[in-house]
Amino acid sequence: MIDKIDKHYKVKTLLDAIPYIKKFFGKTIVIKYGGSAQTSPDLKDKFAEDIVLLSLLGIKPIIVHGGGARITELLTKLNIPSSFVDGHRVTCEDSMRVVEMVLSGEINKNITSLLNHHGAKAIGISGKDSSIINAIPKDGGRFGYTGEITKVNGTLINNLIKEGFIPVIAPIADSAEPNHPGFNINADVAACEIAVAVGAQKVLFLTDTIGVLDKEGKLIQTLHKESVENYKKDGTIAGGMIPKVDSCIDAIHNGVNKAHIIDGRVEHSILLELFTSDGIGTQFIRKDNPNNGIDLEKLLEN
Ligand SMILES: Nc1ncnc2c1ncn2[C@@H]1O[C@H](COP(=O)(O)OP(=O)(O)O)[C@@H](O)[C@H]1O
Ligand SMILES: CC(=O)N[C@@H](CCC(=O)OP(=O)(O)O)C(=O)O
Repeated sequence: MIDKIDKHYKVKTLLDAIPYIKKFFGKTIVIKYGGSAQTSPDLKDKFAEDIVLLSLLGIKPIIVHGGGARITELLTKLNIPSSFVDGHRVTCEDSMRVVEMVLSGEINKNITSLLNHHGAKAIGISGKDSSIINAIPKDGGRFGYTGEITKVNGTLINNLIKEGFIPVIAPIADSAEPNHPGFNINADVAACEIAVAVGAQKVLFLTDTIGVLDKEGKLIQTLHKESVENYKKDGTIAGGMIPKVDSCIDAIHNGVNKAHIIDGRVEHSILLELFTSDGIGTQFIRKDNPNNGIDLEKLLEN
């Protein structure tokens, strides 16, 4: 009896996902895989399973990864001082070498090989490859080798997808100057700019909180441009959350249909967000065009 109920439950779960699978079939979804969410091997395996499943269902994932915690760990070991302003690292020349080693070397290759071992056809690249991401010094050089993106070659990324690859992109940018070490880009900003350049349907930010929290530590389910500015002004949103919320707002105001910050510590958080009516984390909406930001179907179901 229990076995029969269990089987029916499994089939129901699949059937319930049909409207969402239809909705996202053929669509591009950018997934920002934050360093804070890349924790236990088990959780990483679950992440890889989610990505492989998306790909098998005809959804086109692009992974943009971070690795800030690992960079800080190595800089500390090497006695290289490092600081952040509004969630963006100030990058000196020595730090830049470490940033590139960690992001383009260690983390990019680990994620790519993890996905491939789970049966995906993933290709790991940095924004420097074929100058996919170009940048200039951020704020006129105040942040050292931290860059501000000037252009993303979305066509090249889309061509990789057409060939059946899952791009795994390290947030390092090329410079127009010869013999330049390149630029360190905050991974949230890189994910947003890539989502805009490829014409993505959605961008998901996986991090280490349940979403954006208010002063009492309660989840804020919906944010728009004005509320984000107010929460930044009163200090509710700080540190690493600043580039994340700014990127979500930028993305939805530049053609991406939806942006969410979700808890990357929850197993299968990507599947829960995409294929269930629960809608976890914080979603971002456009006040001037609510239909563009709010998933009306989801709201009506709730
Ligand atoms: N209002 C807020 N809600 C949630 N997290 C916040 C908020 N303000 C600041 N943060 C901080 O932002 C962190 C997430 O940013 P970050 O550490 O850069 O993660 P990631 O590696 O995923 O980019 C949280 O762990 C938290 O410490
Ligand atoms: C300029 C800047 O802030 N670069 C980030 C790049 C990595 C990153 O963004 O990693 P998370 O997503 O894990 O925070 C850094 O150096 O930490």
